[in-house]
Amino acid sequence: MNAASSLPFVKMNGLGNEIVVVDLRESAKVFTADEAAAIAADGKSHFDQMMVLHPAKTPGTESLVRIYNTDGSEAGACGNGMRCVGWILANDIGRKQFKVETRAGVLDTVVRDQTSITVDMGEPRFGWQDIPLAEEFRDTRAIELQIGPIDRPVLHSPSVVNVGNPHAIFWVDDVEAYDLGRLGPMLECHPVFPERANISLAQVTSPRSLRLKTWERGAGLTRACGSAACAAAVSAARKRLTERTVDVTLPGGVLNVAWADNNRILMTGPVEFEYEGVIDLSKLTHAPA
Ligand SMILES: N[C@@H](CCC[C@H](N)C(=O)O)C(=O)O
Repeated sequence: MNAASSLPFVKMNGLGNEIVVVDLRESAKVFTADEAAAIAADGKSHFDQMMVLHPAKTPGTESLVRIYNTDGSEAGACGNGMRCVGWILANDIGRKQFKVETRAGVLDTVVRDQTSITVDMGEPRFGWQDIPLAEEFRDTRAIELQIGPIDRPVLHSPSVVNVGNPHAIFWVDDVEAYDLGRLGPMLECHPVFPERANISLAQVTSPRSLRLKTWERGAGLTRACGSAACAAAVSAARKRLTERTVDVTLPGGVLNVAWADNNRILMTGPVEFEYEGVIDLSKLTHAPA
């Protein structure tokens, strides 16, 4: 393997959300969308999201992180991935509290241990242009969007919010009662979402808890989506369905989300290390879908 074309990676997961971390802090390389999709297509380096550490741009931050989905598209936020990045950086720099920059801004990370990493995911944005939506909706707690028969919609009136990436949350009585694998792709690419959207089903289980399943933009059904947990938590609090701090149960486990009084969203959860490997760029092949 040619050293110039081989890049070490770490395979981790956040509640089963498959994360690959590549450290390019000593390099000028930036992955293309095709390269990212090809890395995801390889069984050994498969990911829901790839978190790529680049040299820091903003003083006081440890790295500028770019986030890639399975299809090669870039995302502004990835909660589970940011906890994985936090774990790796804490071990590397020997500090438990630091700042990391993403397209969504500078985010504080606090690493207690592998079971408890908190990422400040920033402030939610509720304006229709910020999400973004294709047309004006004044109240984004529930927008006019439905699928299914007009008089008996299967899903309707989602809350929408941007937490660094766009989310739509449909409120249901039972998250298991829907085929999100079938409905998700239609809604992700609905014309009302010009940048597509992450699509979640959320069930309020108590004033302090939610159950959540997510079809992720650019990645499909995942075991957990941290930013969706944040989006659902702030939307539930905004609709007065829950308090501002909730436990969110995802297929892969539980995240704690607190919408603090200063408007920032604090997400806390675990990470798991799986294995290390090497990406051989010279061998990547990708057949576009
Ligand atoms: N799994 C992530 C979300 C990743 C980004 C998303 N698919 C997008 O394109 O916005 C998380 O844990 O937040």
